[in-house]
Amino acid sequence: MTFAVLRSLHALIGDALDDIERVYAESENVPFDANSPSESLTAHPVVISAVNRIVAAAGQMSATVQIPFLTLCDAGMGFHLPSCLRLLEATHTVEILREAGPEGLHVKRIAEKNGVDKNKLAHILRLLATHHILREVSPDVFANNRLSSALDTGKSSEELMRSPETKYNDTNGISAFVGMWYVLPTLFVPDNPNRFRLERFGKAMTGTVSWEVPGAVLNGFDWQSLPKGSTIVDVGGGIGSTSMLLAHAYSDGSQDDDALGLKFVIQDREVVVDMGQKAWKAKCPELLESGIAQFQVHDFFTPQPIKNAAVFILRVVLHDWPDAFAQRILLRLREAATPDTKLLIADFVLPLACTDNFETSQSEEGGEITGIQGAETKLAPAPLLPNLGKASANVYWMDMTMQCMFNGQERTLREIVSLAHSAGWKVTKVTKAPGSLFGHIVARWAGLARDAELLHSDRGWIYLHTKRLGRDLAVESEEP
Ligand SMILES: C[S@@+](CC[C@H](N)C(=O)[O-])C[C@H]1O[C@@H](n2cnc3c(N)ncnc32)[C@H](O)[C@@H]1O
Repeated sequence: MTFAVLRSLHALIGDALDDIERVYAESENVPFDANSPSESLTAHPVVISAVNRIVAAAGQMSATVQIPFLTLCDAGMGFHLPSCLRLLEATHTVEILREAGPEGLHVKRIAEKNGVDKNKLAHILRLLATHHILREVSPDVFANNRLSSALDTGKSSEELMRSPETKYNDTNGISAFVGMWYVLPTLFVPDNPNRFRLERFGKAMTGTVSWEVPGAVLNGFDWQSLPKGSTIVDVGGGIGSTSMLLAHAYSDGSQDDDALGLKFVIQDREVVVDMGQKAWKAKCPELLESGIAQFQVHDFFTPQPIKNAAVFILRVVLHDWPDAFAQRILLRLREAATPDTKLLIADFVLPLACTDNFETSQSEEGGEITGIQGAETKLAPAPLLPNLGKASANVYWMDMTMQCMFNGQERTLREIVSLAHSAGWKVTKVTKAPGSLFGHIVARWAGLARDAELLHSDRGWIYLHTKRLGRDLAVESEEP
């Protein structure tokens, strides 16, 4: 890499800072506060784009100027950071530090409150401070900063020590999200007896709204194009956060002639349906009582009971499953679809680390990849990496997390197109909010591929997926 490139990265950072300053200068000048207008400006499209360029350019610049061995060491030992973050959350240190105020608290006092060994705690908090997730304000004295305080549940540390099982109630779900990673694989085990973990998972899913620009689903599909009173099925819908947002926007129960009056069916496993109903009864019981929304226990690997859906929504469901299982889920929806039914997949769209050309008309496994509305060939111009490098790292972490925890994955657009094609769906459109990699992918009814036809029979399904798993697990199976 030449100095010309480094200078150009430097200039990019300066220009992006100018953009951010302009947006903030037009707003009130208030000190940092999680609920302040300055914090909400981070969702301004100009700010999002500028932030992405800064993170991408700064990451590229440090990777370029740092001694390669040290960058490799950093990457090689970075696995300690998640453990330290997890400890910060689980020991309620953020709440303890909030109570201590901006001057911070000596690690001895923190340790007295949360029972962690003070020497180990000091090293862990210092590692976090070194990664800008806390401050060491004087020797062994730590205080919250903007990053750590995002984990604050707002509850008193005393209350959390007394009843840690209620920690995530009535929170935005961010601490639940950070707290849950190490137990993910057990979550979908049928009859999981660990209610606390299941409930935390539901709340953590609420925390994932931060992956999306608020309300992105409203623009991710042309809801107004649907006939009045259409049925939307939120498959694997969790506690129904997406449907709740849509129901508030399009089905307020008024008799207004212009109202779309959409109806929602939220399907999930029994234990989750139970939690969802409780959540809706607490927040918007009128939507259940009026029949605008209903929960339904349904296993998405079995035949889909709703045969007149206008839209099937799959939000962050497919990324939990390897292709053979995801294909089965899609096929069950395809079997129940009418030619007018649309499929809305809401998941990250993993960008390539190079420019895509979309020139070949078929993705590797089949499925048209040309002519998809909203498909982008690259996210940034040179000298930045075409995928915005470090600024997109989050989605690659998510991909690996899903692979390790569930044998699932995040998918590139090509992979999503192939997967959809293999189950008789044709992808027509992708919508992403500016600066976000979270996509709303619309697909329509299409002909069934050969594999998908095989999947129609249960023997075929067992054969196909054991054949695929067999590549890794040497599972034996007879051909149907
Ligand atoms: C990652 S969550 C997404 C939840 C929801 N769509 C959202 O965006 O908040 C995946 C959901 O799939 C559900 N799930 C897992 N296996 C299922 C199955 N066999 N049938 C139906 N739902 C299932 C889980 O209970 C969980 O609620």
